Amino acid sequence: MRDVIIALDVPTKDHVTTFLEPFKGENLYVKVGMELFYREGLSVIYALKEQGHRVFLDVKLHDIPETVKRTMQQLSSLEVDMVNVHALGGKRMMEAARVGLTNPTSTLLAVTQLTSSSEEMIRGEQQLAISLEKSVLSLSSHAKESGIDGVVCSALEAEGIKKQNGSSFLTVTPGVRLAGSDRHDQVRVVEPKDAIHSDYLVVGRDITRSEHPVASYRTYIEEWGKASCKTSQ
Ligand SMILES: O=C(O)c1cc(=O)[nH]c(=O)n1[C@@H]1O[C@H](COP(=O)(O)O)[C@@H](O)[C@H]1O
Repeated sequence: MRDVIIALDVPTKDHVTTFLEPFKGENLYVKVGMELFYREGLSVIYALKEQGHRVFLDVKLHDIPETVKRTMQQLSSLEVDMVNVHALGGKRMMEAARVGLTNPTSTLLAVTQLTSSSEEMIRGEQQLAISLEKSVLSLSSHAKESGIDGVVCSALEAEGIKKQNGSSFLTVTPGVRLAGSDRHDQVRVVEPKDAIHSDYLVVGRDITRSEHPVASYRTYIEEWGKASCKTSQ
């Protein structure tokens, strides 16, 4: 645990090859999202695994329970290291995902409230009467009760989630930025040095669009190291 996962949010396998070139010889943890997976399909997963990388397949399933179960059965054969669903699909859907994912080495995560969502958005558009934080905590406990291994959340919520669900319940946190970096469309943003209760950081554009991706990746690891120093104080 405690890995920086690089979100390979690029359109094609060729872009992946070019991006990974300067990382040659390193075994990374990478995330393949919908943009790349819908274009390249299974071959990109096989290629990355063959190169020795760990793969988080980020397809955020959100459908009726039976469809999610059957899709997870298909994904089980891929032997990805992580895969996810939307917790907003409900407990029955998450339980179905758990049943469908038969590969014991794949970690199953549930996305709580997207890190691009704000308090105003969930109250105004989702019409929730509770706070964003309470919603994230409630979705996390539903995920735990459904047999899910952990959640995708903002690092802002990770401490509360750990308190509620135990330290082994994983917190995988996107919406991370170095001080001064562009936040783009992210709202609930945390610097790596403050991501004390995250098990994994998910970082995309700050690394993939950097002029020096390897240096940026290393800076993230170094800065996040300061967070572990805070826990041991
Ligand atoms: O499930 C995810 O990975 C995810 C959930 C979430 O709430 N927020 C979020 O940003 N992500 C993903 O994490 C990555 C963040 O990318 P950057 O904002 O470029 O660092 C993207 O690939 C998103 O799809």
